[in-house]
Amino acid sequence: MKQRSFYHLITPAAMAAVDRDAARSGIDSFGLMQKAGQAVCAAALRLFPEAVRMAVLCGPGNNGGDGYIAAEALRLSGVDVHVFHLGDPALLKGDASAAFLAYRGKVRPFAEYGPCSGDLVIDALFGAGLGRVLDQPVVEVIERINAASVPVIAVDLPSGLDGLTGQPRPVAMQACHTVTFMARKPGHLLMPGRALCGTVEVFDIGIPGRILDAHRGDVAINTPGIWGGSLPKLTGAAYKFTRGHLTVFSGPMSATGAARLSAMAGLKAGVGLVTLATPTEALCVNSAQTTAVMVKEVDDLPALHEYLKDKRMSAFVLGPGFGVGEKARAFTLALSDRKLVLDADGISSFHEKPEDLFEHFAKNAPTHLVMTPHEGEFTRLFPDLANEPALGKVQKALAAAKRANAIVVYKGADTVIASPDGRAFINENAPPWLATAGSGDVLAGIIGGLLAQGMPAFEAAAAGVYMHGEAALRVGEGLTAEDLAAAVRPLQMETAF
Ligand SMILES: NC(=O)C1=CN([C@@H]2O[C@H](COP(=O)(O)OP(=O)(O)OC[C@H]3O[C@@H](n4cnc5c(N)ncnc54)[C@H](OP(=O)(O)O)[C@@H]3O)[C@@H](O)[C@H]2O)[C@@H](O)CC1
Ligand SMILES: Nc1ncnc2c1ncn2[C@@H]1O[C@H](COP(=O)(O)OP(=O)(O)O)[C@@H](O)[C@H]1O
Ligand SMILES: [K+]
Repeated sequence: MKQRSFYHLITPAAMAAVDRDAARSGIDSFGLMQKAGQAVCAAALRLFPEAVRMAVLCGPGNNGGDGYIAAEALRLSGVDVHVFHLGDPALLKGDASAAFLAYRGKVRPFAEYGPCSGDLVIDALFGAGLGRVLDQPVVEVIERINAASVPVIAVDLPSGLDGLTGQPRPVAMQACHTVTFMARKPGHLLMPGRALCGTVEVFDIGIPGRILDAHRGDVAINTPGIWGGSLPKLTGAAYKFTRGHLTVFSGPMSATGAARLSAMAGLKAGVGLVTLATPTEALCVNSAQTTAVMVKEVDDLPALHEYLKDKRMSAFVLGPGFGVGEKARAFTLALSDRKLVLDADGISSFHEKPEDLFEHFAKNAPTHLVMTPHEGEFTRLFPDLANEPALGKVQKALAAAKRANAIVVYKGADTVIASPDGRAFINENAPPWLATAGSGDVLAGIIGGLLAQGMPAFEAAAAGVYMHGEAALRVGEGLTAEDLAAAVRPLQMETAF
């Protein structure tokens, strides 16, 4: 089923196609530019009524065109507007040229702009059409503006920011507010782009939804509206065994806490039973610190095979605190036909020969392996992808997912959830106080809990990341991983749509 377009992100290339198709279908493209420029003017007046002067920096394309429209609207509102143009305005084409001609104030060359106290900068240098790295003179002016800390409203994207990858090329304007049109682009959500945009306002300039839908890709914002229908359903006839059985593998005596965090989070995510599979040496410590979570000794591979004979064991989490090495590799490979969340040490154990992991999981269709690497773990398993500067986080996660035949949850402030089939979500509900030891263990447990309840792997991973963010928001700043695990709750269907 096709999803509703407003969850989808539009890449800069797709936006250019949208623009073209809108013009082909008879929509007045200059009218679109006028609405865009007027929205920028409205934002400036609304957010910075106290600005002493407004400096509008206009580039050589349609982003600059939006700037000229905004400048004229501001001038008519009585604002002290100063327009600075990059390049020769005589070379402007089409709508941008018309917008320039419609501006009745004075313009000055870009090089003459110097930030002054009381300025508001309207950044209309480059938007979706940024096609290469910025020239040095532009880099220098952007650095000067950023250093001066004058407020900046960006038109569509902060100039220098790549709308596809969220990376600066090589620097980008630091905006406090960005006005974009019709839909956000991946670069508005991915770091550091998200931080460079400030608040993002999506303004509807009137392009019909059918044209946007025709060009939307497979990258969307991670929202319940997309996967809410796959969430586990709790009926009155439920019994604990109908709600799945999650197994979390514990590490040795000195490293058991991480697995217990995962186990508790799995239980709180709604799974019927959770067993902590523990080495005998850690049996006492695990037994002493668990109540609803059950404990079972599983020391070695033969013991694991014996344990796996019980087919009611519906999903597994391996990695948190487990220890890196041969045991982790052997256990992981023994689970290749089961639903598995591979996290932390489970991932790092394949550092030297990632192909061993990939080969064992290659045949599963659809995949039931979810890997949850943070930046360091991702780099250990996919060094070539991690170090490829031309790729953004979404492209890296997608390439890794394809290579590993796994759902890849590439964690961070801008966690990306990618599937081997080419779909990807970018998460945006996670607060920064999740950056604390053990919060990743909680995430692995939530995803394991959803897998155990029968959710397909991609949806389970996406819903798990979202529920993790929601739990962190419920706890608030000062959160510890224990608080986080305790705050996990199944997502209610009423809030899912
Ligand atoms: N989508 C829509 O429906 C609507 C879109 N609208 C607006 O249009 C914007 C997109 O406009 P756009 O395509 O003209 O691109 P834009 O960002 O102005 O840059 C292109 C220019 O910059 C140049 N250039 C590129 N990189 C460079 C570099 N590093 N250093 C130097 N130069 C560089 C490039 O030169 P060229 O590569 O051709 O040599 C070209 O001249 C979009 O962001 C939104 O604001 C609205 O009007 C409402 C309707
Ligand atoms: N600045 C941040 N903003 C939002 N979420 C974050 C931030 N930093 C980390 N996170 C999230 O916190 C979790 C940390 O996981 P991880 O790095 O594995 O930590 P640990 O190994 O200590 O459990 C991940 O889900 C990650 O996405
Ligand atoms: K811009």
